[in-house]
Amino acid sequence: MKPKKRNIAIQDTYGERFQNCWGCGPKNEQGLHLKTYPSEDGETCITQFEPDNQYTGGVPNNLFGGMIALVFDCHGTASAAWFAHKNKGLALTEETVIGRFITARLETDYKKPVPMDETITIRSSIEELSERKAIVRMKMEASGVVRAEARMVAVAVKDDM
Ligand SMILES: CCCCCCCCCCCCCC(=O)SCCNC(=O)CCNC(=O)[C@H](O)C(C)(C)COP(=O)(O)OP(=O)(O)OC[C@H]1O[C@@H](n2cnc3c(N)ncnc32)[C@H](O)[C@@H]1OP(=O)(O)O
Repeated sequence: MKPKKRNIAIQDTYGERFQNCWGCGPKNEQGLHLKTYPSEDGETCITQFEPDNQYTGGVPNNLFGGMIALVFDCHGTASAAWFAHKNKGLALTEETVIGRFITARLETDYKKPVPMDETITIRSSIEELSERKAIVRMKMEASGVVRAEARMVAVAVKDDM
């Protein structure tokens, strides 16, 4: 995977003990290092990447479906953390750990094949937010065409987890 890097990603602010996710943990040497960034107005979050050839699905040059869900998984939980902090007027730093979210439910609609030879973009927005629960909507696009959509229920981890 070749994630497109910008400034500081949301995953970079998780704090060391939460940075080991295989999909997006900066400290996982074998991991994919997916990166999620808030938009300038903070209303959406974005991740972009180019898949390596090994992640092909059954149809040549189409991204494997599990990989599509994986990207939604990591992008959605990072987005949930961002939206929860923004809602409280907090910047996301290692010190403001009011919410580190994990996936409780992930619904994915596979609408069109996802090509592997171009940049893939996922944008997220918040549908519903309460103290511990965030419902995040996501769209995956390539060449301006929506290829997949997802709805995630993310839950903030408790201190004792
Ligand atoms: C050790 C922690 C590490 C954390 C690292 C984070 C950063 C890393 C990021 C990288 C991550 C990458 C991504 C990954 O790899 S995430 C890894 C994959 N996910 C998991 O392993 C999660 C396993 N599940 C659990 O641990 C628990 O079930 C959780 C914590 C999710 C909820 O159990 P908990 O007992 O705490 O919660 P609650 O019962 O009080 O419910 C709270 C609210 O949530 C609602 N709800 C619950 N389940 C569902 C459901 N299935 N559908 C719809 N809604 C659901 C529920 O109705 C309620 O809503 P409301 O009634 O209040 O409206």
